[in-house]
Amino acid sequence: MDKRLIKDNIYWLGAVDWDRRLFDSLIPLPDGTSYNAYLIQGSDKTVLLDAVDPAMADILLHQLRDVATIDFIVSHHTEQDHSGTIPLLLQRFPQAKVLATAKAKTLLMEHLHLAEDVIVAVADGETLSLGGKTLRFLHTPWVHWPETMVTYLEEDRILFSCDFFGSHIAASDLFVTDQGRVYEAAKRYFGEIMLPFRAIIAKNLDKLSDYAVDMIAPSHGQLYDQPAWILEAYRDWVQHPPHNLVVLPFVSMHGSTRSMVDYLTAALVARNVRVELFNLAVSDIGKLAMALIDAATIVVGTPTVLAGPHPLAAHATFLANALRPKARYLSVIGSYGWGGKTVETLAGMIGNLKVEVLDPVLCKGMPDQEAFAALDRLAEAIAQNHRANGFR
Ligand SMILES: Cc1cc2nc3c(=O)[nH]c(=O)nc-3n(C[C@H](O)[C@H](O)[C@H](O)COP(=O)(O)O)c2cc1C
Repeated sequence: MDKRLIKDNIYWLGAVDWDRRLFDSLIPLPDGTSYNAYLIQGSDKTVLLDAVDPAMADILLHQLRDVATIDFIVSHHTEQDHSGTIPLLLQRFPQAKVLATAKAKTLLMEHLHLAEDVIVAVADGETLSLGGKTLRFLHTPWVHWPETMVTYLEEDRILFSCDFFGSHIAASDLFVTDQGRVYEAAKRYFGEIMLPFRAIIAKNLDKLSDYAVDMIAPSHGQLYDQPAWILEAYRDWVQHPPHNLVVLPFVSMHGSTRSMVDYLTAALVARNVRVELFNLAVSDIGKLAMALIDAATIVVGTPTVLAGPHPLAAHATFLANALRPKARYLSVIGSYGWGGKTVETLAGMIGNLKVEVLDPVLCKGMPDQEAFAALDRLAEAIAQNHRANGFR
């Protein structure tokens, strides 16, 4: 795809990665992704905002074939899918200066071995006039690295947000056409990488609310020409209370834990609590991350394996702990053969979670009436807690 005009003298450049199925060697990408860069030509100066993943550098360089000069390359975020092509760009445009936050300057020198004098640190709120186009740099730390910033183009009221509001979608449509699809992809993106930084993202949203934004141009996925809904979605994800939802990641080798999971699910649904099940042997971990954004309660279902939780349950618990979701309650259910330390091991893995641990339900072999009665008690405790907190 060649570069595309967004507005007068403002272009989308970049690469659509239709084939990519995994990000960060962890995160499934069911819809591929894109690496968006933007070219802004003022009457005096020309700026490139971000770049592309180095694997697709050729595409960006081809799109720039007719561009005689780039004065500045703005690096919003040092992660290599946006910055990794900057060394090549500097070979092609040796007079260009890289603009970044002071923290990013250090990171760019460390990650890409850029020379110190090539990078100019910009202050929070600093402006740069390109001639008829004014860029304002706004520091937005922890979206999702410590050095991140965004750029607001004042005359056109466009926010170039880098990973903020991004979504992994490969598409030929430049702008959002299917809001439901992009909501899902943006939520997945938020769950996977932004969720741990909710508090500081809320502050960054407050900061951005001082600016009238007609368009958001992120570094992954489609552009928002009606940005109100994605701003509101972010408010919900970062600030609103959790929903009346139990997220239940589980594993079962021979069906005992599965039968406990099914029983608990039915008991919760009968008490008007929503449940999302994730069989970890087959689940997309990104879907689990999305559900964790809303969950009020997490219940881990695991058999005992080699004296502890099944490794897949340990992996999901480790991830949930790292993502620091809003959940307020947690419990463990599962079957064992003779004994072990499943609950103790999992309890030692959730130090980041501000949860009350509800009585676990473990049973030997297939669940019996006693186990089902304990699961009923757990369902009742969850439903009562959700009601008492007004979770909806
Ligand atoms: C590889 C393997 C290791 C196991 N290790 C333990 C163990 O250390 N302690 C224990 O109590 N049971 C252990 N078990 C037995 C299972 O916990 C038991 O069969 C349980 O009922 C399986 O639940 P499921 O049907 O949900 O898979 C082990 C089973 C397997 C297959």
